[in-house]
Amino acid sequence: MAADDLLSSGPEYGAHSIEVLEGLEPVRKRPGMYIGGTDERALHHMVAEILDNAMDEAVAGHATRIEVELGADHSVTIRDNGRGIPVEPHPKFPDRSALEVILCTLHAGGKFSGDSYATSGGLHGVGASVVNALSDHMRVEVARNRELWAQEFSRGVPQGPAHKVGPAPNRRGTSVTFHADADIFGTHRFRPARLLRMARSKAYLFSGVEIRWKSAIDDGETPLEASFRFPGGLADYLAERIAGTAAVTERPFAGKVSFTEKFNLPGSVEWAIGWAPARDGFVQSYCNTVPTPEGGTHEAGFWAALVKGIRAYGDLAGNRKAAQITREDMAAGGCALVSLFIREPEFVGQTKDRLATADAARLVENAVRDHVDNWLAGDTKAAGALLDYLVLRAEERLRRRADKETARKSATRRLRLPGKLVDCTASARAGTELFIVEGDSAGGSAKMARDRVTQALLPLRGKVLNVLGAASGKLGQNAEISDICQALGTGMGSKFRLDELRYDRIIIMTDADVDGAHIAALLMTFFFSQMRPLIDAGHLYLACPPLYRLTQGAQRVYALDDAEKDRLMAAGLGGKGRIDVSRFKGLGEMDAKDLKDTTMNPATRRLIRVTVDDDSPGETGDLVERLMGKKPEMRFRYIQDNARFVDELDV
Ligand SMILES: Nc1ncnc2c1ncn2[C@@H]1O[C@H](COP(=O)(O)OP(=O)(O)OP(=O)(O)O)[C@@H](O)[C@H]1O
Ligand SMILES: [Mg+2]
Ligand SMILES: [Mg+2]
Repeated sequence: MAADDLLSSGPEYGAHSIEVLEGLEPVRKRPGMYIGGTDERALHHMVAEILDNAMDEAVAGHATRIEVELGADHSVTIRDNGRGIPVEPHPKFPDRSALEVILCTLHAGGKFSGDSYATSGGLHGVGASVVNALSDHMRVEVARNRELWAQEFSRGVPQGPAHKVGPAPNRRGTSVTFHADADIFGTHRFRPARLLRMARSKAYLFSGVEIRWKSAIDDGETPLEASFRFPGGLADYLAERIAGTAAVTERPFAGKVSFTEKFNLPGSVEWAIGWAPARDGFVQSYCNTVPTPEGGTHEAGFWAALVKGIRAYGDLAGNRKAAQITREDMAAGGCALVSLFIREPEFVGQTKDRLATADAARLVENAVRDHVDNWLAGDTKAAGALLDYLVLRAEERLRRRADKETARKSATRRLRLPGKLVDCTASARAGTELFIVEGDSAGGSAKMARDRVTQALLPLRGKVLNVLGAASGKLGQNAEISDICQALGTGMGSKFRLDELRYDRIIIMTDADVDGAHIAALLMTFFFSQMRPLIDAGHLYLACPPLYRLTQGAQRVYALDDAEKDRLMAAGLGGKGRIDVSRFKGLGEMDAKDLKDTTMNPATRRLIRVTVDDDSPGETGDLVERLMGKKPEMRFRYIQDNARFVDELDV
């Protein structure tokens, strides 16, 4: 027996240390589990939860109009003309209304059985209560049975019972107004453009609803008032998205299938896809109007139907090369929208980023496949153009692979890798990560903290060039940039090849100070201007090293910024005695354990994925200017204020 096993586990850790959080407390204590963080994305997710509930009411056939209103004080109101949240006393808790139970209890809702809603986005009974817990003020009004009821809450606590406020002879529905709690979300603010986009997409996804938008905040580009109704559904949405770009087929391929008719099941699938070779492809998928940015089984089924359909068509047309077409070829330049409605979807997590329902793949594939066959058989001009385009893509892909094979076998044999690269040992790319690390001292702890099989390090020693000002020849001469290119294996600019990428994730890891932010900004700008597809495919990340370490006895926790530190200090760490606070001046000050736990270990770290907001190219250019342009103070500020805390940085 090892000596360690004989040691007592100490007085600190016993039955008394196991806490059971009551009511909505867990939400305030661990918001990340319920809304994916406390950043700008999470803040906007608050609106998504309330809007989803109103949409569920519309999709179930009970509401036709939804109003989304952003107030001058950054409060948000969502109003629908549905059945209204029940206000009667709850059978299980006779002294509380159903309204109060719904808003103050996790896992309370009307969507578990399918009796009141057939295909809802809501399924956990958590959304509305989470928003309530994370709002410093919430007011819910319900017009039901010709009476108007209201109840107010603060941080999840009722400020009085649900009460009648008057008659409501010609009105019905629910209105929820909330103001996000600054203790949770810090200085993050709603962005009108993002909210408008969210509201508008709902109107595309369900043509039976009208969405009205109103904002008291003027960002200079978003209308203060608008109303959306799209009877043409996703086909209209796609036409709007790819308007003005040359497409392979004259019209997009779009359709809708009701599962009731086809499989005798509730639900439906609607889709639209066009191929625009000049631009990067995208796919936006939804399940029960909830966006699924990470895709899932519905997307898989959709692509399978298309790939099998075009291969079968090619076979019939005597084109042998059609058999080589893959989903990758299909997705290249493919601009696709897929919207599924099903009963009891299974999502990954409360923010519902990915659909996991296994059946959805088969349902969607079967439903779409017939339409693919009919479309190709009926429109031979489109079918021919698409087949030629896809065969070309497949050939290109195969040629590139062959080139790569011969290059490997050629005299040099080995790839030229930069001397200071600490490579990982895995031979396949899947699951590997490259950390681009600022400075040598940090590189030391990172070397000990890494997982040598999957995590590689590239320490930066010299200066990274300001890319925006530099001519492309000069770029290649910068030692740091050329090392990055060699380590990634992709080339840059017009010679960039995404499928040569040697790692799955590229993670920029710099100090949590002004210099670090500057280096991160330079690197991001470099990737943006020279390796843009790498960002679009979701390979670029920023590490989030903490600024503080808090210790109390054996407890050790980390805080990302001052706000989080203050919050943790106020809430306490759960132990006894003084809380010691140390501030990390840079990555180099962290020991290997600190660095591993907070920044490198995939199980415990936080990462920011860098993305480009596809909808607003104007904003993008502008932001790059702001990051890297003439005014250095400005570019630092952006990174420090926002970038470290947003999940999806809209560069
Ligand atoms: N606008 C609304 N109109 C009618 N009923 C509503 C409305 N909003 C919420 N509800 C009722 O409140 C319940 C709880 O909502 P909540 O958002 O907490 O959970 P959910 O929608 O069931 O599931 P999820 O946690 O996945 O969102 C719903 O199931 C529904 O019965
Ligand atoms: Mg909900
Ligand atoms: Mg609830």
